[in-house]
Amino acid sequence: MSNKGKACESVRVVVRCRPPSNKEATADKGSSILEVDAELGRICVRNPSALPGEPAKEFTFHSVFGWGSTQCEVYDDAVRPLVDSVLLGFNGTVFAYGQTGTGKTWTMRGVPADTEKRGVIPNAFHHIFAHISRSRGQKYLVRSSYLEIYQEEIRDLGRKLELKESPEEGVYVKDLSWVVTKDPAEMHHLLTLGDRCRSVGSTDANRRSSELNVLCFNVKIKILGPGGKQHFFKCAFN
Ligand SMILES: Nc1ncnc2c1ncn2[C@@H]1O[C@H](COP(=O)(O)OP(=O)(O)OP(=O)(O)O)[C@@H](O)[C@H]1O
Repeated sequence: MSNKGKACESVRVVVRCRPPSNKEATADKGSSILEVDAELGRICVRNPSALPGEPAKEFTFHSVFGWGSTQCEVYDDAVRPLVDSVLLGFNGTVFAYGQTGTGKTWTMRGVPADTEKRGVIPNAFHHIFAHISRSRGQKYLVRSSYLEIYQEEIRDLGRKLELKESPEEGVYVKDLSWVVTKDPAEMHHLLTLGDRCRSVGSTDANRRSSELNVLCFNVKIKILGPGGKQHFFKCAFN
C-alpha cells in the first residue's frame, strides 16, 4: 500500500477488522459476511439472509486492514505520518472507535513489552523517543497525562476533574496531572498506573452502551529554547 499523499490529509478514517473469535467462526460455519480489499480500501458486507442477486454493501475508507494485518502495518499506515507531523510542529489525535470487543484495546495498546504485538500507544512512545534521540542540537520536554471520561465525568487516576475554557489555552482539563516522561518505559509506567484506576475494565460484559467511557493518553512535546513551541499528541479510545 502506498503512503503517497496520505500525510497531507487532515482527517483520515481507517478500519481494522479483527479475526473472528472461535465462537463467531463456529456460528458463521467458516463463511464470513465481510470481505476486505486492502488495495482499494474497501469493505464489502454481505447480508446473510439476502435474496438471490442482492448485492453486498460496499464501504470505502482511507485504508482498511483485514484480520491478517500486523500492529506494525497499522501503525506505519495510520499513525506514523501523524506522529511525524507532531514532531514537526503540528497537533495530532488518534481516536479508535468501535463496539465492545471489536479490537480497540488490541490496536491501541496490544502487548506493550512485545515489539511485534505492541499497539499504537506504545509504538508512538518508541517513535517519539527514537526521533528525540536522533535529533542533534535540539532539546525536547515531553510531558504525559492519562485521563478517563466516564459517564460525562473527566477523571485522572480516579480524581474527578472539570473541563474549562480560557482565551490562552482554549478548552482544557483543570488540574490534570502532567508527568515529565524521559523514555518509553516512563510513559508506559504512567499508562499502567492509569489503567489500575479505570472505572470500567476492558471488555466489560456488564457495561451498558449508554455508559460512555473514553480513555485518552495525552503527550505534550515542547522544543526547548527561544521560540520553542508546544504540540499535542492525543491517543484516545472508547
Ligand atoms: N487484530 C487482532 N488480532 C488478533 N486478536 C485480536 C485483534 N483484535 C482484537 N483481538 C482480540 O479480540 C478480543 C477483543 O479485543 P479488544 O479487547 O481489543 O476489544 P475492545 O474493542 O477493546 O473491547 P472493549 O471495548 O470491551 O474494551 C481480544 O481477545 C483481543 O486479543
